[in-house]
Amino acid sequence: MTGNAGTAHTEQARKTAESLAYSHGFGNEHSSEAVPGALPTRGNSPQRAPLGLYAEQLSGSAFTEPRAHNRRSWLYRIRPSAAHPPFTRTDNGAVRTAPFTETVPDPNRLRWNPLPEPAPGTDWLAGLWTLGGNGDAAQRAGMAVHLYHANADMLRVFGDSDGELLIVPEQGGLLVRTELGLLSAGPGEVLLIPRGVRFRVELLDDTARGYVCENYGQPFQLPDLGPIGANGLAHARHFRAPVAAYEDTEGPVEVVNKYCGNLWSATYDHSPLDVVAWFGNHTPYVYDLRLFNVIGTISYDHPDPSIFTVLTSPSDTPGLAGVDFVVFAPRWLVGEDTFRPPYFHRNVMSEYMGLIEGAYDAKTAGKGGFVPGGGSLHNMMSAHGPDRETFDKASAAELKPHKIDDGLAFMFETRWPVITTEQAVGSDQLQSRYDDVWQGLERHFRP
Ligand SMILES: O=C(O)Cc1cc(O)ccc1O
Ligand SMILES: [Fe+2]
Repeated sequence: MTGNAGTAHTEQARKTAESLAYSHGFGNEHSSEAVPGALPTRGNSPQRAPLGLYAEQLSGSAFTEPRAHNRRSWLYRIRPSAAHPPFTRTDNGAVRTAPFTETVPDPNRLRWNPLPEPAPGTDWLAGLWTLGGNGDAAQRAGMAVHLYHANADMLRVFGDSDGELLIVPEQGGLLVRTELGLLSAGPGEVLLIPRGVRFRVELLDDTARGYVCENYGQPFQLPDLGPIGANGLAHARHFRAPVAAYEDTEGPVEVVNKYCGNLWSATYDHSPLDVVAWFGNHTPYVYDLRLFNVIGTISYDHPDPSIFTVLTSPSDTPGLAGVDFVVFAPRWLVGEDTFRPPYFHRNVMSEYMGLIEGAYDAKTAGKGGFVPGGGSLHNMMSAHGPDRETFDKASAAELKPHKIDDGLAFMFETRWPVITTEQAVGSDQLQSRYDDVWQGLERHFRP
């Protein structure tokens, strides 16, 4: 389960990451073959697939869902996925799954410092630590917030039957070898791994730290743009899918499957990353958050942060997301007669926020409060907004055009409260006096 970062292997992984080819476009019908002639040209499942490969469909939606929501890919592989021994239970480590029942739902505002250094030899999966979540994985509804801190390559392969994984690196680059090919992402980029797709994470630096949104619900999609028009926010073409790349290796490989909340392990006699060609619209992606086309006011008032939605997982109620992924990217603030930072609010949705770099405009920079790698949780109806210093400064500021370019924050915003795990509320990382940031907001009322 352990590998070694900071070695010749890391050098090799970096070189591989730098030279990766991609297939562009969110939701496209991609197609790719690592060996010419591996893709059938007519049927999906010919009597004999080309080159002696096995044809296998991977579904991300029910067969019968409307075409606009239908997701599937056809994989042409050395062995079918079905050729595996039984899975047996293995240690869940620090991974927890909905329904979350370990703690009493807490109306308080909570904030955490980053995870501590992991023990030597901690791979990405062993370094995964669940903060909380909602819904029920077996009902395919809800989400979980995880953090990771790893210092070793995965030698095993992981697949999450419970949900799609949105990985948000905060420190350290990742090289991710998936069934559909290789992707690489570093801080400022995000990775999306569809439910059940198997992958292995290698580190491009000595350690890797970041956040994960595990989405049990409907797969993330680009938000509708409404009156914004045909363009804007995250552009479909900036999402990069892998091209086919396969491992043709025999010998024992541990494959871990997260299934209805538990980790299960099986030792295969071959690598399951043996897909030689594939086509379809169900694929991992990497997206560079700095390419987000930020839209905001050019007159007055602070728009709601839904305008910063990168990806949304709809729920059964139109407009009400199971979870939205929102980015606070560098942007100009020009609003006239406007309190420019995030306003005071009580939101029916629940907000987990993380920081990838720099500072966030609702929180005073350099105060050691909301720091990269840390996070805050403002659950359903909890009152929050600018801290006292931010309020005082922004209320008095001269309203010149101002560029916010010193930070990259994000939010997982969900329709259900996030119930924390025991380890999250029992950890040393939980800040004890978060409420203090709103102390001293003086009364200014002059009737
Ligand atoms: O609480 C937060 O910082 C997130 C947020 C940002 C914003 O600009 C408006 C509302 C909101 O919840
Ligand atoms: Fe908020």
